[in-house]
This record gives sequence, structure tokens and C-alpha cells, in this order.
Amino acid sequence: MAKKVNELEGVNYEVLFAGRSNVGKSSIIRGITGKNVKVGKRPGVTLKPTHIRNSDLVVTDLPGFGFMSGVKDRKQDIVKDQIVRYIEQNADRISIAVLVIDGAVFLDVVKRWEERNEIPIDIELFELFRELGVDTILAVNKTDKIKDSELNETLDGICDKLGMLPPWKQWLDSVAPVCAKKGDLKSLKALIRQRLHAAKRDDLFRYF
Ligand SMILES: Nc1nc2c(ncn2[C@@H]2O[C@H](COP(=O)(O)OP(=O)(O)OP(=O)(O)O)[C@@H](O)[C@H]2O)c(=O)[nH]1
Repeated sequence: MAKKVNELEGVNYEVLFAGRSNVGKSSIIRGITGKNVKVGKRPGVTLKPTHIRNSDLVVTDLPGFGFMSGVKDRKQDIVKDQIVRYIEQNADRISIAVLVIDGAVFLDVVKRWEERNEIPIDIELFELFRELGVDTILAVNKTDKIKDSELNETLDGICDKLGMLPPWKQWLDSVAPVCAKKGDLKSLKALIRQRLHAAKRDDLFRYF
């Protein structure tokens, strides 16, 4: 029988992207790596992580969780379990986790979950990364849909929900407001580059 090839063998540096469906994760990964992770991927239905490898670096796109049209709740639970299992099993290798949220709707989504006495999966994942000691960046996407006059207040509210005491500007080393639609990913790229530099992996700069 043919030996199963481990596509991640030799990988030393993993940048993991996680986020609810439709938050713009694929757009961000495309904007950062120039690679399209969505090829052959049915939106919201892919259960397996997608990898983009460059030498010993891998960028991993986890399946989107939450909204999946036509997908039953049971399957959504399976997706969540698989995401959690992937993170737990690979925590030692994951150098950076980027949790992508839709800044325009995040607080409303959290409110809906809290009204049902439930913790949103985004918040659970953020806490899981913290527990596992994974360096985590919060990418707040779709800032074009937030009024300029409300941006600071919204970012403060988001940080508060994730256990980071406002004002959000105290957390500039881990919070990146971005707009993938306009290609404005400067703050996120800078934070990833900062980590690569700290890990003496400047050789991977060109990748970001
Ligand atoms: N207004 C706005 N829309 C965006 C932005 N980034 C992405 N989108 C749109 O949001 C939708 C979802 O983007 P994707 O990149 O496919 O999101 P995803 O999180 O990978 O989605 P899944 O495949 O379902 O997990 C698309 O219609 C994008 O054009 C943004 O910064 N602003």
C-alpha cells in the first residue's frame, strides 16, 4: 500500500487563519500571500484545512465556522470539533494564529449568542489560543462598513469582549483593523512581519 505523504513534514513555521464563515478570511490570505486558497473550495462547506507552503513555512486556512447555508447544525458542531482538534494537536508548531472577525457585525453576533447564554465560537477560539500559549493576532476586517466616527468605539467594544481591556490602542501589538476589500492590510502585515523578525525568520519577509 502506498505510504501516506505528510504534506506538512519539515514545516517549522505555521501561520494559522481562523474565523467565522464570510468574514473575509480568504480575501485576507490572498491579499497577504498572493495565493488563492479558495480554488476548488466550496464556500463554507470545506471541512479540511487548506495549506499554502513555502519552504518550511506554511499558511493554513481553517474551515470557516458558523454560517453555512444548507449545512445542518450537527455538521457545524463537527466543523468546530475538527478546528479545535487541529489547533490542539498542532499547537506546538503554530507560530502565529490570526483570528479574523467581521468588525461590522461582531458585536451584534456576540450579543445574539449571549442572549442564548452561549459563548460565541470566535471568543472560545481566542481563549483556546491564549490557554495554549499561541501568539494570536486579531484581524478586524470590513472596517469600510464601520463609520469613521464609530471605529474607535467599536474596536474598544470588540477588545472588551475578548478580554482585552479598552482602549483598543493599548493592544496595537495584537489587534489589526483591516479592509481586505480595499487591499488595506498594512497593519496585519506589519504585525506578522514583526513576529517573523523576532523569530529571526526575516528570510520569509518577501512572502508577506
Ligand atoms: N465590505 C467588505 N467586504 C469584504 C471585505 N473583505 C471581504 N469581503 C467580502 O466578504 C465576502 C466573503 O469573503 P471571503 O474572503 O470569501 O470570506 P471567507 O471568510 O473566506 O468565507 P468562507 O469561505 O465562507 O469561510 C466576499 O463577498 C468578499 O468580497 C472587506 O474588507 N469589506
